[in-house]
Amino acid sequence: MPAAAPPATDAVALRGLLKIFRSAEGARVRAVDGLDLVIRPGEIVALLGPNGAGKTTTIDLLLGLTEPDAGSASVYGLPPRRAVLDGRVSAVLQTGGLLADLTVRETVRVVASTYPRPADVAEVIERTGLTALAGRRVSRCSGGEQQRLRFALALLPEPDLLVLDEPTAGMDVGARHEFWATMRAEAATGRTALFATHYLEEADAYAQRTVMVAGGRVVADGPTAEIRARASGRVVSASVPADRTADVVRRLEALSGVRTVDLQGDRVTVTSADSDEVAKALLNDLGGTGLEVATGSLETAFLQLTGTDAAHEETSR
Ligand SMILES: Nc1ncnc2c1ncn2[C@@H]1O[C@H](COP(=O)(O)OP(=O)(O)OP(=O)(O)O)[C@@H](O)[C@H]1O
Repeated sequence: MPAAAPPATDAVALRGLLKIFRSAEGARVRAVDGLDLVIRPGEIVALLGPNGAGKTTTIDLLLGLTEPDAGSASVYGLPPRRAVLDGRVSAVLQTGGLLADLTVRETVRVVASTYPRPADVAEVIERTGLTALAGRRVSRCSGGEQQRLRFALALLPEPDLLVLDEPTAGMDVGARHEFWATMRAEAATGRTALFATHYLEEADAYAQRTVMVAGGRVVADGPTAEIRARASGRVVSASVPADRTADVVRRLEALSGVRTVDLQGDRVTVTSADSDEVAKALLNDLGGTGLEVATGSLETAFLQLTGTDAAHEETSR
């Protein structure tokens, strides 16, 4: 009798991951601080966060390049290193040795020879738009072209999961666009993909799901459209009568769409999905003057969600 089908395995399962580094000054930095993340097969997920949020460290843990201080990481139910060796997962990292003297084609060939069942070299070169550059030495390729080459190398084992750490860093707009067009075609074949980015626009254009990280933790996780709506809130500030501040704060907090109300002296700062409503209330009902409205940046969204955008530092013990 055939065995019952095993339950569908998560592509990625990170549970309670913790990674602590020691900074040059001796402080302990919780680069990844109790991070949980499950990715199901076929999902395209953006890992979005400011500098130092813990994206690269999370990816390194997921690829088995570093070991967690606590928690666990598995890829298709396997320890990360096993999954990499089996060609189930491959990565385009920000750095990564390319041999300067080889041509693009030679590089792809050499790396293909290290896999038991690699994809066809010419086909991968074609798929990644490198055909015109195939005879060029790596040292003569631009940063963006080298990044495409890394992408080609990552496709060689025909991985189920592609992990990309800021794959378009250093590319101009045109190169960025081309890169994502290729990536989109790869994703359409049903591959699972996780990519780290600073850019909300990249998450918006290419990921159905966005996981926002800050301070080594997941601070928001959901459909990208939802995260974008959260991040695109506006910030309204005004001076309010000094003798009414408590009442003003209470009334602002009661408005729909308002997320945070912060009072510094007699200056109130409000983040809200409905800035018009806040501005109207401040000017018409609450005696506000000196009104300013600004678009909430991604940084603002992080601050709202976390209260901080830096990794947590502990004093050295
Ligand atoms: N090897 C290390 N030694 C000491 N601190 C480290 C090390 N690697 C990372 N960190 C620190 O851990 C925190 C998270 O870094 P990480 O590179 O994971 O963030 P990131 O989100 O990828 O940032 P970026 O977008 O700038 O690449 C940062 O404060 C960083 O300085």
